[in-house]
Amino acid sequence: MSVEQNQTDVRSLSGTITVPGDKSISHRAVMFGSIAKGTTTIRGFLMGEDCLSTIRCFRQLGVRIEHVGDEIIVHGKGIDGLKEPSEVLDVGNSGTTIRLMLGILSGLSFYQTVIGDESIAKRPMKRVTKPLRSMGATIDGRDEANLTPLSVRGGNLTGITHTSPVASAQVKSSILLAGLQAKGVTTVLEPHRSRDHTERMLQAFGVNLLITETGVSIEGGQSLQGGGVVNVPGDISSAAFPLVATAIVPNSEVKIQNVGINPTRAGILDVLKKMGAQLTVSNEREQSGEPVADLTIQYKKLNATTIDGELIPRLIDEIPVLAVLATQAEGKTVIKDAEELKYKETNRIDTVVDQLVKMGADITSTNDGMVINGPTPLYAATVDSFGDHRIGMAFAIANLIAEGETTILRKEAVAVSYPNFFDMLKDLSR
Ligand SMILES: O=C(O)C1=C[C@@H](OP(=O)(O)O)[C@@H](O)[C@H](O)C1
Ligand SMILES: C=C(OP(=O)(O)O)C(=O)O
Repeated sequence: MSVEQNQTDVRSLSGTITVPGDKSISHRAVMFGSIAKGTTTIRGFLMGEDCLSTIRCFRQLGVRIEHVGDEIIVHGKGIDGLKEPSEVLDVGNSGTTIRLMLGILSGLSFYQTVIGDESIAKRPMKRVTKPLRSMGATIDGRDEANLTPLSVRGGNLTGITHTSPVASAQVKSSILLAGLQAKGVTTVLEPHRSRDHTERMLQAFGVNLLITETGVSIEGGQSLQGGGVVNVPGDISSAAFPLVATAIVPNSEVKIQNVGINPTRAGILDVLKKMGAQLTVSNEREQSGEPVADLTIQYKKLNATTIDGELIPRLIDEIPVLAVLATQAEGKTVIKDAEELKYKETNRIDTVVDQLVKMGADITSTNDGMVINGPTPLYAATVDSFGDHRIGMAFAIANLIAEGETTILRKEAVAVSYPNFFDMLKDLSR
């Protein structure tokens, strides 16, 4: 167990930085490169633990994946080129790896067992295993194939229309990847649009999709054409931490270059603007089919807001640090329609509320979110990430404005998505 002392001497933050590569796009680049025919080069890949788990699993499935200088080179031989692994596939802490990989494995006739860490063992998998079973895959596991370890024997899939009760890109992507290998057409419908990196990247690999307001359809039997380069933009979910830090530490100004601003991910920018933040989006461009820009933010007193409905899937992973932001905004911030937070690496409603209360925040949990009254001063406490990277980072940001010496337990969890997070904070601190 390790600790992080409060940076009590931080008076302001300033500088120009980049953040690590987008986690969602990095996972997909390895997976889609692995099932494509040809060599795919990935630049800006996130060397975080989750994405390294994806590389490890696809190597076990027989794909040659090299790490040369700053690039990841994936030598795909097509989906039929995947081989039965001799060992259990271990996804570590990564929900994206297990759910998307299950979609791929469901079309393959060999036998596999999939496990993850303690957190993965508690996260619901039925949201993908149920539709994948209905397509014809044989999947078993605890609680009717809801919990790991899961055993899979795939093959002979038939297309389905699946209406997902939640807006989840992991569910959508998993079913589309099975649909790629199924007879006929597979359609996924969702209540709000979830992040669309799968659709964008599948199209870049030459797959035809039908995308409508409410969902996506894929015709089975198509193959992916590799041979290209994927330039991964900076992760807006990682940029969220320096963005919020700058917004709440007086006299700060920070520029973050090369951040992905895909509208299905950029809800935090809308919220910051709504709260009155001094935020500039510049140098907008496109990179490997994804919109990218530079973000500049300055400290400014902010107003409370409501975060709900279609905004939620567009900023779901940013809610822990947005809760920290809300403690410093004038008025009552309401976060609702966010029950999905309960099914992440931890129950992020409980972990955020319990730890922020310890630091003196006026915050209460609700069934599908939280209510925060601000502004309130924060005080040092011993807080726990519970092994959840986003919680560890959110509390490191809270520490910047807290009085006294704070300790963050299990801070090393940040390596899941932002390996040099604490160096970044140190570099920006004045
Ligand atoms: O598809 C993805 O890359 C992700 C989708 C989201 O999860 P859900 O699909 O469960 O909403 C998000 O929370 C996760 O960090 C990454
Ligand atoms: C929920 C997250 O990731 P995953 O579902 O891939 O574990 C996250 O990164 O916040």
